Amino acid sequence: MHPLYIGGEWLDGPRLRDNLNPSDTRDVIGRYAQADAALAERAIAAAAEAAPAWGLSSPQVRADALDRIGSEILARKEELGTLLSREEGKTRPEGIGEVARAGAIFKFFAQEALRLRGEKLASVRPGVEVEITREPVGVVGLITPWNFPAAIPAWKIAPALAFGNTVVLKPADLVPGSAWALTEIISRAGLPAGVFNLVMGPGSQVGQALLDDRRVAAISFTGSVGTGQRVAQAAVTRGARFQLEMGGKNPCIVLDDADLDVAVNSVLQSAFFSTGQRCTASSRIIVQKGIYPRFVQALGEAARALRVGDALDPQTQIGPVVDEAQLAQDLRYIDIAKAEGARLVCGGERLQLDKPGFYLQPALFADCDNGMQHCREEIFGPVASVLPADSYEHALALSNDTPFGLAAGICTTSLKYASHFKRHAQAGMVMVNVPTAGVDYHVPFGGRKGSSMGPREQGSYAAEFYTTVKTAYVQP
Ligand SMILES: NC(=O)C1=CN([C@@H]2O[C@H](COP(=O)(O)OP(=O)(O)OC[C@H]3O[C@@H](n4cnc5c(N)ncnc54)[C@H](OP(=O)(O)O)[C@@H]3O)[C@@H](O)[C@H]2O)C=CC1
Ligand SMILES: O=C(O)CCC(=O)C(=O)O
Repeated sequence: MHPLYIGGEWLDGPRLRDNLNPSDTRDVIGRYAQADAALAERAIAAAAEAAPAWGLSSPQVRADALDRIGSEILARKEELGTLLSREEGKTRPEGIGEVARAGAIFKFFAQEALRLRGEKLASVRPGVEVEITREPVGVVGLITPWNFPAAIPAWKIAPALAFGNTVVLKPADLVPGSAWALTEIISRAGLPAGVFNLVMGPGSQVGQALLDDRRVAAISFTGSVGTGQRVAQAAVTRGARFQLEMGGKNPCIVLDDADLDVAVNSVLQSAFFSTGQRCTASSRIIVQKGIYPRFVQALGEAARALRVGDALDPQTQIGPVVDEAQLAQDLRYIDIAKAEGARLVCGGERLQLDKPGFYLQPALFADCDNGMQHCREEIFGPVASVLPADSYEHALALSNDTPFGLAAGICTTSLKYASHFKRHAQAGMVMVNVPTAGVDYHVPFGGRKGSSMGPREQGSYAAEFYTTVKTAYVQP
């Protein structure tokens, strides 16, 4: 049994949830307590009580705690990576890589706790000094999705604690295991009771309680556009700050002058690895006419050869889809693409392997049009669409013609086009000759348009969200 963690105590909830392995649904990873709104409120109360003292704690205390957490995560990355792959379905190397990233994030923010800067300026009034400092925001509510069960909680928890905030974490109901394991490590790191709280359970109750409670000063959310809009509305209504990371429909342009191998590998990785379940996945592959036939053929061959299977099998390159509902969504969009007249190059069928799981052969469509529904909406699965472009200018226009703006890639050997694209891509992150998915942990992460709202996550820019600025005027 895996209880909730509230006010420094492990508590049962009114219900339990079985955490199932999407590679083999007969495998129950564990039973996890689910909170209700009352327990979420108890966690918020504990975080509110702990906030004043934690906000005034020495940065050294916070740095030491975060460093200890990071070290233990890194030391246990194989075990925790296996757990992550078992509950989410990404392959074991991907799971271990994600856990290592979570550990590195804690260690990075341990140092950031010591680097928080202020400013001192001369006042326009003689004899007065002006000092600008950053203070913690207070209680922060963190609501996380299922696709990065360790890294996304880590990149919200670590800066929140580093800068002196207290935390209530609500992880996705589908994948409580990694968040619980992180919590167990955090519970032994020497934080005062109430500084960190874990409330597992359904978003409609537990997440909603975080949105509605005036004691929660800030909400950081990653997930779907619909829930993100709900978070924003609730936060605006009661004056809380918020930060949203939502979907993407990320383009990757392949120009005639691209290195074919680089382009195929980049697109293969960002479209299909982690089963395409990344908001940074490339799903619109915009290819110039001269290279189009060669590129589609080479990408089709590579996609066809991908080995789909159990996430823990060392031969597997693409693990299962996370659950039945997401698989149904993927298959629905595959049917939509076919009905819209896109040409199916390969894949797209559910696979029945030797165990009950949610297996899907990655689907590649060609000859797509940017107006097609499956090219405009986020699918969040291993489905990629190739669109032809007449020129670089045409490709750029297609790439920007989307309601989203998270990541945008280009494969080219031309410095001129690469430089132009860096400046003119309407996205928060631009990648040249590297996959759109798979980002560094120490630099800002986030997008534009419908993908993101609020200050950036990660790197030193995280301080914008997790601190509030104070300007002091002093006449000594
Ligand atoms: N950009 C990204 O990284 C991600 C995007 N998505 C997109 O979202 C789609 C659906 O995924 P899904 O997991 O359902 O995404 P959701 O937006 O529903 O879930 C994200 C988080 O929000 C919580 N939540 C749900 N309802 C509320 C609410 N009323 N108040 C507060 N919190 C709430 C969820 O809880 P719970 O699930 O526990 O009920 C979860 O912890 C995917 O197909 C994909 O398109 C999904 C994951 C990540
Ligand atoms: O691509 C990455 O490394 C991060 C992706 C991500 O954060 C997401 O899918 O939510």
